[in-house]
Amino acid sequence: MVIQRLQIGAFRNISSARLDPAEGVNRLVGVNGAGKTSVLEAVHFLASGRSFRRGGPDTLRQNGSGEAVLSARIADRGEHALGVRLGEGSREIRLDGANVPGFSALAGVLKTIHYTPEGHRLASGGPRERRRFLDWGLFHVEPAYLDLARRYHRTLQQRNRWLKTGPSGPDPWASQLAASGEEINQQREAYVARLEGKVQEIFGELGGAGELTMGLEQGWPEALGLGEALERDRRRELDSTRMGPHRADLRLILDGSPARERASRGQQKIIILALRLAQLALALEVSGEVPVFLFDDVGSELDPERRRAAMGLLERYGRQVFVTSTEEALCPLPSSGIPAATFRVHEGTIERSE
Ligand SMILES: Nc1ncnc2c1ncn2[C@@H]1O[C@H](COP(=O)(O)OP(=O)(O)OP(=O)(O)O)[C@@H](O)[C@H]1O
Repeated sequence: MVIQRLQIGAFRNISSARLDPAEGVNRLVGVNGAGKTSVLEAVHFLASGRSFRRGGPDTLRQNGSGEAVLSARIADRGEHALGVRLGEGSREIRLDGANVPGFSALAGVLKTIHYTPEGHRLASGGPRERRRFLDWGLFHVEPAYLDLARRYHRTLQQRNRWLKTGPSGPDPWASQLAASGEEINQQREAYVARLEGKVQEIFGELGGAGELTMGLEQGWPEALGLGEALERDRRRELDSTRMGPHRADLRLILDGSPARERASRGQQKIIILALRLAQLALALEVSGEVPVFLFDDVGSELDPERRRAAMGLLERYGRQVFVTSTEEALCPLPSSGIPAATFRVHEGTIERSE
């Protein structure tokens, strides 16, 4: 999967920019606050309709006003044109010249995996981020998973609405919810099992110390089927469903203890980088369709040896990669044969350097 052209208008501090990225490694170099992360954020937003930074959509529009415009031409098995306009409380999304109702219609047209300095939150923060990590990764290798997840969430919402009415009769949603919930769980289990080996291998290559293992907490008691768990919990439920894969978590264990308690901030970064790179490797292995990898601030995140190892892994598993750095020297170009480009970012302007 390759972005052939990216256009950014009135987004963060970028008034207007056009990039024709290389098919391989693209370096974005500039001082702090130049706008490098904003370029990665624009790509991520086109792929998912959300930012990897905090703040609502208004923080994306330049100075919080006007209209931000993002577009990209993507080449994969076919070619596609994506476009998004973000106005005040409005957004317009286009695919191949036609308006589409929401980002869900774009799912899979542009796939990205990102690693940012806030990435350690995946280890240290709450379970929502980890579920999202699992679900996107699964979708990258199993496109039908998206429909399954949507079906589950629709039923969950319907059941929660029903619970709010304070019902006393039989549960009309439980069996449907349990069926899709169990299926989600099975797919997540299988994905985690496949991912774990890759994560361990890559964690080792990145010089991560200790034994890293992973496991899935399914979101309801292990000994019960989901239908049974819902039935048993029925009396304690007030107005929302408390059991199910929407309450699942991904356990990250370092040397027998939860990584969030045991691992240092630096170790957490290596763990998360290993997770993201493992997702990339698995996508390549399973689907042959390689997501675009976005790597923010490679220089400050990793020491030289790990940086070299990370870039080597990206050469092995990645196809198109965007890395940001304050200095070129912190991010050497890949070995010969891999197309590469360097872009200088300066106060919101972007220029390719020869
Ligand atoms: N909505 C906005 N409108 C205008 N400028 C913004 C907006 N949001 C952020 N900025 C500014 O845009 C600049 C670019 O930020 P960005 O994080 O992309 O820089 P960066 O080059 O990645 O920096 P660093 O190396 O420090 O991570 C910052 O100076 C920030 O203050």
